[in-house]
Amino acid sequence: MDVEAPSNLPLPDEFLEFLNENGLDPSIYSNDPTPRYVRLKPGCEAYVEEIESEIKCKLEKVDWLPDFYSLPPHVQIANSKAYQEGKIYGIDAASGAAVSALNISPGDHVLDLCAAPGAKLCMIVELLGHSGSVTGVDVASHRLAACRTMLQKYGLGDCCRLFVADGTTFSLLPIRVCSDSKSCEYALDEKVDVYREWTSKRPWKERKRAAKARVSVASQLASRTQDPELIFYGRDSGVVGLRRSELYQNLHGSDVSSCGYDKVLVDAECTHDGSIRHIQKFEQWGWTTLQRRVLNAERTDDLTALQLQLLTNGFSLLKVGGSLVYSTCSLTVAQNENVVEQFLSRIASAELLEVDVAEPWPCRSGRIAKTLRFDPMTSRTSGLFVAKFTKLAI
Ligand SMILES: C[S@@+](CC[C@H](N)C(=O)[O-])C[C@H]1O[C@@H](n2cnc3c(N)ncnc32)[C@H](O)[C@@H]1O
Repeated sequence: MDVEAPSNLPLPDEFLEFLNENGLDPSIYSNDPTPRYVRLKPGCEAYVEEIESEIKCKLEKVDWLPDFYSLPPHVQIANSKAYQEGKIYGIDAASGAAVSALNISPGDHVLDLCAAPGAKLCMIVELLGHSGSVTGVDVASHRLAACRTMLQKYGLGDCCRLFVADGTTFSLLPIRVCSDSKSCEYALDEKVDVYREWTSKRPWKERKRAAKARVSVASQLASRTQDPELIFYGRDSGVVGLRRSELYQNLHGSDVSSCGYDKVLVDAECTHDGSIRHIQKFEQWGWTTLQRRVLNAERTDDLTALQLQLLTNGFSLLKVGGSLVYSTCSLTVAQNENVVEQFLSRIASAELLEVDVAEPWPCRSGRIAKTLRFDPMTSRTSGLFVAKFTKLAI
């Protein structure tokens, strides 16, 4: 068993100051560290005992969240065979709850707008089974590359496509039939290559041909700068066989209501103050770095504007009757309830929904009814805020 030194560090002053400014009680970060959580790949239940004997500790089933197990906080799984073979992966139970709140059903087309490094995206794929699709978007290419590695490692990528793009402007709809809608028809460009099965290593000749095609497409699409960069697509993602012009379609507002995504997750960039493990990483980089890079008030103002934009854009791509979950691993009101309030005041078609599966969850209500807050003391998980919306036909 790999053991990480237990961290009993006192909270740094910079963090305490941030909590104070945001009206957060430091005692929610109890001295007793929260457990580590793993999700067991569905179908691997028979391996639990084998995994326990390998990591030399018991996997405690989380009774309120299917397929989740808790471990003592100091146990590391990264070197275990079970992890390397993709039978388990680390994901906090609160994060799992945010995905569960989406009520993913087989066949859904799901958009994950801040997808990297991808633990929630992997869970979404597993819940879909072998139908539907997942479109993962993240602005950070290195983080999204890590997500691609994870999908490949767990053999989960078949129905996924990943785009490096700004989630505040991303506007590609899921690939699916819109045969009855005239606006979904488009001219095929015979000069442009179709997407073949994705591979990380393409023969030189093919890469050269693709680069040439890209240049010619780039000149055709000169007016559309900064198309999302497709960095991965699975064989059942709908991309194979498409031409570039077919993939890069932005549909008009009225089409979104019927052709949009069934489910959208906006797990927005935030100050991560709900995760004490994340905060304590700054011990090695210095607490002033934490203050400068994460907690400073100016950055928080920018963040709340970004969060509102991500939520608004994610919602614009949701079909009528679909569900969107907004989550952050911050516990500040500014990044959660205030964002929700502003969003609801601007978007008449948005309705806040009760998270129906949340009844047994060990969390509290947020400051707005129907929103939820996980915190280390109440939930024994990392801190997380969750709000769920649907789109009304108006
Ligand atoms: C809380 S993390 C997401 C964690 C992820 N959902 C998971 O489960 O692993 C927030 C992510 O938002 C991304 N991000 C920040 N600004 C963005 C933007 N404008 N558009 C899309 N992604 C953005 C960051 O790169 C980061 O990966």
